[in-house]
Amino acid sequence: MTLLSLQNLSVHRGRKTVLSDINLTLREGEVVGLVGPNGAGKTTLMRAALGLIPAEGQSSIAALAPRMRGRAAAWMPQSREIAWPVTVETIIRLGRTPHRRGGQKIQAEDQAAVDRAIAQMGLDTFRNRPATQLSGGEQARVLIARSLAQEAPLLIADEPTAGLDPAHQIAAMESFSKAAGQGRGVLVSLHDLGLAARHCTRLIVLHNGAVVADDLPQAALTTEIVKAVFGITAFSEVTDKGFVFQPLEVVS
Ligand SMILES: Nc1ncnc2c1ncn2[C@@H]1O[C@H](COP(=O)(O)OP(=O)(O)OP(=O)(O)O)[C@@H](O)[C@H]1O
Repeated sequence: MTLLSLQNLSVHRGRKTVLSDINLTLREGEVVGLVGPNGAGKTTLMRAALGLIPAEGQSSIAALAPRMRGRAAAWMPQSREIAWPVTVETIIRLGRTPHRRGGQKIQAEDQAAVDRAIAQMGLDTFRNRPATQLSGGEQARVLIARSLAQEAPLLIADEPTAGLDPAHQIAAMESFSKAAGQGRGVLVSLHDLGLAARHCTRLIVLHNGAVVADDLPQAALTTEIVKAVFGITAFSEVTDKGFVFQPLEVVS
Protein backbone atom coordinates (compact mmCIF):
# COMPACT_ATOMS: atom_id res chain seq x y z
CA MET A 1 0.00 0.00 0.00
CA THR A 2 1.23 3.50 -0.81
CA LEU A 3 1.67 5.65 2.32
CA LEU A 4 3.05 8.77 0.66
CA SER A 5 2.92 9.93 -2.91
CA LEU A 6 4.51 13.17 -4.12
CA GLN A 7 3.96 14.41 -7.66
CA ASN A 8 5.87 17.32 -9.11
CA LEU A 9 6.25 18.87 -5.67
CA SER A 10 8.03 22.22 -5.90
CA VAL A 11 8.75 24.95 -3.37
CA HIS A 12 9.84 28.50 -4.13
CA ARG A 13 11.21 30.96 -1.60
CA GLY A 14 11.26 34.41 -3.10
CA ARG A 15 12.91 33.97 -6.48
CA LYS A 16 14.78 30.85 -5.38
CA THR A 17 13.55 27.35 -6.26
CA VAL A 18 14.28 25.34 -3.13
CA LEU A 19 12.62 22.14 -4.33
CA SER A 20 11.92 21.28 -7.94
CA ASP A 21 9.55 18.65 -9.31
CA ILE A 22 9.93 15.98 -6.65
CA ASN A 23 8.24 12.68 -7.49
CA LEU A 24 8.34 9.88 -4.98
CA THR A 25 6.31 7.03 -3.61
CA LEU A 26 6.75 5.42 -0.23
CA ARG A 27 5.06 2.09 0.50
CA GLU A 28 4.50 0.11 3.66
CA GLY A 29 7.54 -1.85 4.77
CA GLU A 30 10.00 0.77 3.55
CA VAL A 31 12.54 2.82 5.52
CA VAL A 32 13.46 5.49 3.01
CA GLY A 33 16.50 7.60 3.83
CA LEU A 34 16.63 11.17 2.57
CA VAL A 35 20.24 12.26 2.21
CA GLY A 36 21.97 15.30 0.78
CA PRO A 37 24.37 18.04 1.84
CA ASN A 38 23.37 21.05 3.97
CA GLY A 39 20.79 23.13 2.14
CA ALA A 40 19.87 20.36 -0.33
CA GLY A 41 16.19 20.70 0.57
CA LYS A 42 15.56 17.73 2.90
CA THR A 43 13.63 19.63 5.57
CA THR A 44 11.74 21.58 2.92
CA LEU A 45 10.70 18.34 1.20
CA MET A 46 9.40 16.84 4.45
CA ARG A 47 7.53 19.97 5.50
CA ALA A 48 5.98 20.38 2.05
CA ALA A 49 4.96 16.70 2.00
CA LEU A 50 3.20 17.20 5.34
CA GLY A 51 1.44 20.34 4.14
CA LEU A 52 3.26 22.55 6.67
CA ILE A 53 4.50 24.98 4.00
CA PRO A 54 2.98 26.10 0.71
CA ALA A 55 4.06 24.05 -2.29
CA GLU A 56 3.11 23.41 -5.90
CA GLY A 57 2.28 19.93 -7.11
CA GLN A 58 0.67 17.15 -5.08
CA SER A 59 1.30 15.42 -1.78
CA SER A 60 -1.09 12.69 -0.66
CA ILE A 61 -0.65 13.71 3.02
CA ALA A 62 -0.94 17.47 2.45
CA ALA A 63 -4.16 16.78 0.54
CA LEU A 64 -5.81 15.37 3.68
CA ALA A 65 -7.90 17.49 6.05
CA PRO A 66 -5.54 18.76 8.79
CA ARG A 67 -7.13 16.62 11.50
CA MET A 68 -6.65 13.46 9.40
CA ARG A 69 -2.97 14.16 8.79
CA GLY A 70 -2.12 13.34 12.42
CA ARG A 71 -3.57 9.87 11.93
CA ALA A 72 -1.82 9.34 8.60
CA ALA A 73 1.63 10.61 9.53
CA ALA A 74 3.78 11.24 12.60
CA TRP A 75 6.29 14.09 12.31
CA MET A 76 9.52 14.47 14.22
CA PRO A 77 11.00 17.89 13.41
CA GLN A 78 14.67 18.78 13.65
CA SER A 79 14.21 21.14 16.58
CA ARG A 80 14.74 19.30 19.84
CA GLU A 81 14.01 21.83 22.51
CA ILE A 82 11.64 20.65 25.22
CA ALA A 83 10.58 23.85 26.94
CA TRP A 84 8.32 22.62 29.74
CA PRO A 85 9.37 20.63 32.84
CA VAL A 86 6.71 17.95 32.35
CA THR A 87 7.54 14.28 32.74
CA VAL A 88 8.95 12.15 29.95
CA GLU A 89 5.80 10.02 29.97
CA THR A 90 3.58 13.09 29.61
CA ILE A 91 5.49 14.18 26.50
CA ILE A 92 5.35 10.73 24.94
CA ARG A 93 1.60 10.56 25.64
CA LEU A 94 1.21 13.66 23.45
CA GLY A 95 1.92 11.33 20.53
CA ARG A 96 -1.50 9.81 21.15
CA THR A 97 -3.35 13.13 20.72
CA PRO A 98 -4.58 12.42 17.15
CA HIS A 99 -6.26 9.25 18.44
CA ARG A 100 -8.17 10.94 21.27
CA ARG A 101 -11.30 13.03 21.22
CA GLY A 102 -11.18 16.36 23.02
CA GLY A 103 -11.12 15.94 26.80
CA GLN A 104 -11.13 12.14 26.62
CA LYS A 105 -8.89 10.40 29.14
CA ILE A 106 -6.04 8.22 27.94
CA GLN A 107 -7.29 4.73 27.05
CA ALA A 108 -5.60 1.39 27.71
CA GLU A 109 -4.54 1.08 24.05
CA ASP A 110 -2.98 4.57 24.18
CA GLN A 111 -1.02 3.66 27.30
CA ALA A 112 0.09 0.39 25.68
CA ALA A 113 1.47 2.34 22.68
CA VAL A 114 3.24 4.74 25.06
CA ASP A 115 4.77 1.82 26.97
CA ARG A 116 5.96 0.19 23.74
CA ALA A 117 7.65 3.42 22.62
CA ILE A 118 9.28 3.91 26.04
CA ALA A 119 10.66 0.36 25.93
CA GLN A 120 11.91 0.73 22.33
CA MET A 121 13.86 3.88 23.13
CA GLY A 122 15.16 2.54 26.49
CA LEU A 123 13.49 5.30 28.49
CA ASP A 124 11.91 3.34 31.33
CA THR A 125 14.19 4.77 34.02
CA PHE A 126 13.39 8.31 32.79
CA ARG A 127 9.62 7.84 32.67
CA ASN A 128 8.82 10.12 35.64
CA ARG A 129 11.69 12.59 35.24
CA PRO A 130 11.03 16.16 34.09
CA ALA A 131 12.14 16.13 30.44
CA THR A 132 14.05 19.40 30.89
CA GLN A 133 16.45 17.57 33.23
CA LEU A 134 17.60 15.18 30.49
CA SER A 135 20.66 15.55 28.27
CA GLY A 136 20.22 16.65 24.66
CA GLY A 137 20.52 13.10 23.34
CA GLU A 138 18.09 11.80 25.95
CA GLN A 139 15.58 14.49 24.98
CA ALA A 140 15.97 13.46 21.34
CA ARG A 141 15.13 9.88 22.33
CA VAL A 142 12.00 11.14 24.12
CA LEU A 143 10.88 12.90 20.93
CA ILE A 144 11.54 9.78 18.84
CA ALA A 145 9.46 7.83 21.37
CA ARG A 146 6.66 10.40 21.09
CA SER A 147 6.55 9.97 17.32
CA LEU A 148 6.70 6.16 17.62
CA ALA A 149 3.82 6.20 20.15
CA GLN A 150 1.64 7.90 17.56
CA GLU A 151 1.78 4.59 15.63
CA ALA A 152 0.76 6.36 12.45
CA PRO A 153 1.12 4.43 9.18
CA LEU A 154 3.88 6.84 8.11
CA LEU A 155 6.66 8.36 10.22
CA ILE A 156 8.56 11.34 8.86
CA ALA A 157 11.64 12.17 10.93
CA ASP A 158 14.12 14.99 10.33
CA GLU A 159 17.61 13.98 11.48
CA PRO A 160 16.32 11.92 14.41
CA THR A 161 19.73 10.40 15.16
CA ALA A 162 21.65 13.71 15.42
CA GLY A 163 23.35 13.90 18.80
CA LEU A 164 22.68 10.29 19.77
CA ASP A 165 25.46 7.95 20.89
CA PRO A 166 26.18 4.95 18.61
CA ALA A 167 24.04 2.48 20.54
CA HIS A 168 21.05 4.78 20.53
CA GLN A 169 21.55 5.69 16.86
CA ILE A 170 21.35 2.00 16.02
CA ALA A 171 18.39 1.50 18.38
CA ALA A 172 16.52 4.37 16.70
CA MET A 173 17.17 2.97 13.22
CA GLU A 174 16.17 -0.53 14.37
CA SER A 175 12.92 0.86 15.79
CA PHE A 176 12.18 2.32 12.33
CA SER A 177 12.95 -1.03 10.70
CA LYS A 178 10.67 -2.70 13.22
CA ALA A 179 7.85 -0.26 12.45
CA ALA A 180 8.36 -0.99 8.74
CA GLY A 181 8.28 -4.71 9.47
CA GLN A 182 4.88 -4.17 11.08
CA GLY A 183 3.54 -2.65 7.87
CA ARG A 184 4.31 1.00 8.48
CA GLY A 185 6.66 3.22 6.48
CA VAL A 186 9.40 5.69 7.42
CA LEU A 187 10.93 8.69 5.66
CA VAL A 188 14.01 9.76 7.56
CA SER A 189 16.60 12.42 6.77
CA LEU A 190 20.13 11.54 7.80
CA HIS A 191 23.58 13.09 7.54
CA ASP A 192 25.26 9.87 8.65
CA LEU A 193 25.63 8.02 5.36
CA GLY A 194 26.91 4.92 7.16
CA LEU A 195 23.68 4.63 9.15
CA ALA A 196 21.64 5.42 6.05
CA ALA A 197 23.49 2.76 4.02
CA ARG A 198 23.05 0.08 6.62
CA HIS A 199 19.51 0.65 7.89
CA CYS A 200 17.47 2.09 5.01
CA THR A 201 15.72 -0.06 2.44
CA ARG A 202 16.07 2.73 -0.13
CA LEU A 203 17.86 6.08 -0.37
CA ILE A 204 16.78 9.29 -2.03
CA VAL A 205 19.72 11.59 -2.74
CA LEU A 206 18.76 15.26 -2.92
CA HIS A 207 21.03 17.88 -4.46
CA ASN A 208 20.10 21.53 -5.02
CA GLY A 209 16.43 20.73 -4.48
CA ALA A 210 16.25 17.87 -6.98
CA VAL A 211 16.34 14.07 -6.69
CA VAL A 212 19.55 12.73 -8.21
CA ALA A 213 19.12 9.10 -7.08
CA ASP A 214 16.26 7.00 -5.73
CA ASP A 215 17.43 3.44 -5.37
CA LEU A 216 18.82 0.73 -3.11
CA PRO A 217 21.52 2.21 -0.86
CA GLN A 218 24.38 0.58 -2.78
CA ALA A 219 22.97 1.84 -6.08
CA ALA A 220 22.31 5.36 -4.77
CA LEU A 221 25.68 5.93 -3.07
CA THR A 222 27.92 5.29 -6.06
CA THR A 223 31.44 6.72 -6.27
CA GLU A 224 30.26 9.27 -8.86
CA ILE A 225 27.20 10.45 -6.94
CA VAL A 226 29.06 10.64 -3.65
CA LYS A 227 31.77 12.74 -5.29
CA ALA A 228 29.41 15.01 -7.24
CA VAL A 229 26.83 15.55 -4.49
CA PHE A 230 28.79 15.36 -1.24
CA GLY A 231 32.27 16.21 -2.52
CA ILE A 232 33.85 13.23 -0.79
CA THR A 233 35.40 9.84 -1.43
CA ALA A 234 34.31 6.80 0.52
CA PHE A 235 34.96 3.16 1.20
CA SER A 236 31.93 0.99 0.53
CA GLU A 237 31.24 -2.71 0.29
CA VAL A 238 28.28 -5.05 0.35
CA THR A 239 29.09 -7.44 3.22
CA ASP A 240 27.24 -10.28 4.91
CA LYS A 241 26.16 -7.67 7.47
CA GLY A 242 24.71 -5.42 4.79
CA PHE A 243 26.01 -2.43 2.85
CA VAL A 244 28.86 -0.72 4.68
CA PHE A 245 29.72 2.88 3.79
CA GLN A 246 32.47 4.96 5.36
CA PRO A 247 33.26 8.49 4.14
CA LEU A 248 37.01 8.96 3.68
CA GLU A 249 38.21 12.28 2.25
CA VAL A 250 37.00 15.58 0.93
CA VAL A 251 37.57 15.86 -2.81
CA SER A 252 39.61 18.97 -3.44
N1 LIG B 1 12.30 30.76 4.44
C1 LIG B 1 13.29 30.64 3.55
N2 LIG B 1 13.66 31.65 2.73
C2 LIG B 1 14.66 31.51 1.83
N3 LIG B 1 15.36 30.39 1.68
C3 LIG B 1 15.06 29.35 2.45
C4 LIG B 1 14.01 29.40 3.42
N4 LIG B 1 13.93 28.20 4.03
C5 LIG B 1 14.91 27.44 3.48
N5 LIG B 1 15.57 28.13 2.54
C6 LIG B 1 16.69 27.63 1.72
O1 LIG B 1 16.28 26.44 1.12
C7 LIG B 1 17.35 25.53 1.00
C8 LIG B 1 16.96 24.19 1.55
O2 LIG B 1 16.83 24.27 2.96
P1 LIG B 1 16.50 22.98 3.83
O3 LIG B 1 16.40 23.41 5.26
O4 LIG B 1 15.36 22.26 3.24
O5 LIG B 1 17.83 22.10 3.62
P2 LIG B 1 18.32 20.77 4.32
O6 LIG B 1 18.69 19.83 3.23
O7 LIG B 1 17.31 20.31 5.30
O8 LIG B 1 19.63 21.27 5.04
P3 LIG B 1 20.39 20.85 6.40
O9 LIG B 1 21.08 19.56 6.11
O10 LIG B 1 21.36 21.96 6.59
O11 LIG B 1 19.36 20.76 7.51
C9 LIG B 1 18.54 26.18 1.70
O12 LIG B 1 19.39 26.74 0.73
C10 LIG B 1 17.92 27.26 2.55
O13 LIG B 1 18.78 28.33 2.72
